[in-house]
Amino acid sequence: MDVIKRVSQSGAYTIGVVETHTIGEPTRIVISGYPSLSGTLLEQRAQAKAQYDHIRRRLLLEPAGHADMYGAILRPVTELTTSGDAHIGVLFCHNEGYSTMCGHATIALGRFLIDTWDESVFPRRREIRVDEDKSAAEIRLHAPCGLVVITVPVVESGQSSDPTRPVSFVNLPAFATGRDVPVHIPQPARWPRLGGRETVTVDFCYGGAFTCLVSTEQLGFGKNGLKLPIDSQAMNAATKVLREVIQADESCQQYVTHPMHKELSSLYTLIVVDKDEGRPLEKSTGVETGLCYFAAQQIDRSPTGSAVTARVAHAYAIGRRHMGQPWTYHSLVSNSVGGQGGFVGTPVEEVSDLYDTKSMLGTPVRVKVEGYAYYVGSHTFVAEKEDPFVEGGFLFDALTYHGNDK
Ligand SMILES: O=C(O)[C@H]1NCC[C@@H]1O
Repeated sequence: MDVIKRVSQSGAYTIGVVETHTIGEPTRIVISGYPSLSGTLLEQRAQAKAQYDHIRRRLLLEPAGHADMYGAILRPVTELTTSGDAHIGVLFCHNEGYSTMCGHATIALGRFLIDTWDESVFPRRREIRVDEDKSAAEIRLHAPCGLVVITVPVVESGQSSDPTRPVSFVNLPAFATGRDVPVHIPQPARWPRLGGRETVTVDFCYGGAFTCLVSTEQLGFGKNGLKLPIDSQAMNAATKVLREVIQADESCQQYVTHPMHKELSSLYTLIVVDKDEGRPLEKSTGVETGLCYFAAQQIDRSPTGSAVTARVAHAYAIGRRHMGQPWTYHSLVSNSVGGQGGFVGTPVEEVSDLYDTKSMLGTPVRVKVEGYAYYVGSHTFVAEKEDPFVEGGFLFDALTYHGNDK
């Protein structure tokens, strides 16, 4: 530690982080050293992108991180913290840029924001009240997509979080925008598993960020659902082409356009799913598995909280889910390496008066998502000016695989 202290005293920039994982998906929570940002949360996000992106690249990419690392930059002052609606704000970041919502990081932040008493990290920590009945505390988090309410189980009268019970959050109103939408694949030869097919049928939904759901069968991986082993190179190539086609195809934009906010209008995640539509609706609960690709083909180890929100809203909109009916979502990754319990997603309230619902199937709903997160450690990162990667790292995957299939 003495060495790192000396290096930082000699002018290297220094960033402090706490490391967590949520069912296997990491969150590098930035707690010190990030430059100050100003304006609304979305303006701060734009500033982080324009002026300080080297810090994201330095923290998340190699050699300090890796292609599947994820980050959360705490923002104590935002328009919602100033008005008192939120306790704290956050910017989420990944291997390509900055997202609008992240469920796995929200669950991890729930624990961390209860456990930290450092006012330079969380100035409003002392305002967090404990509901003695539920032995839980509520934190209002300002995410780029809006206000997310986190419920954190606590012990010692709220002094610290309880890792034996799940953290939950209730997301912004979520909705479905498309069911069985045919997407035209202009060069099917780039995607051998299609076997010459020119159309792939997908669903679209929103849970703080837009997600596209595609079945293994539509992707060309057979009718047996999502099971290991998979041909990961072929699945990576297929999902990459599909995401690029959707992003470029004018006719798909209506499915990823938010009714109120331009900044929230783009496709974020693509989830390879086992469809549940054949299952009986009256079942009290059920389980699904998915595999999430996002950003520069990053793979979420967790079941993806924003997409679980969106998937519940989609199931509700098409009449496959009742209000209050819990459903468990696993990630193919964490489920196969002993991840604990998946995320449980439950529609908890219809919201009909908030949005112009023309572009939606059915009624928007608020969804509760529950899951577990754990601490992994903490780091002090330094970047020396002599380091060739001082301005940010690299993605080895991008140099090898992603570069070659164009
Ligand atoms: O849980 C989530 O919502 C996210 N995990 C990584 C990608 C998404 O932001």
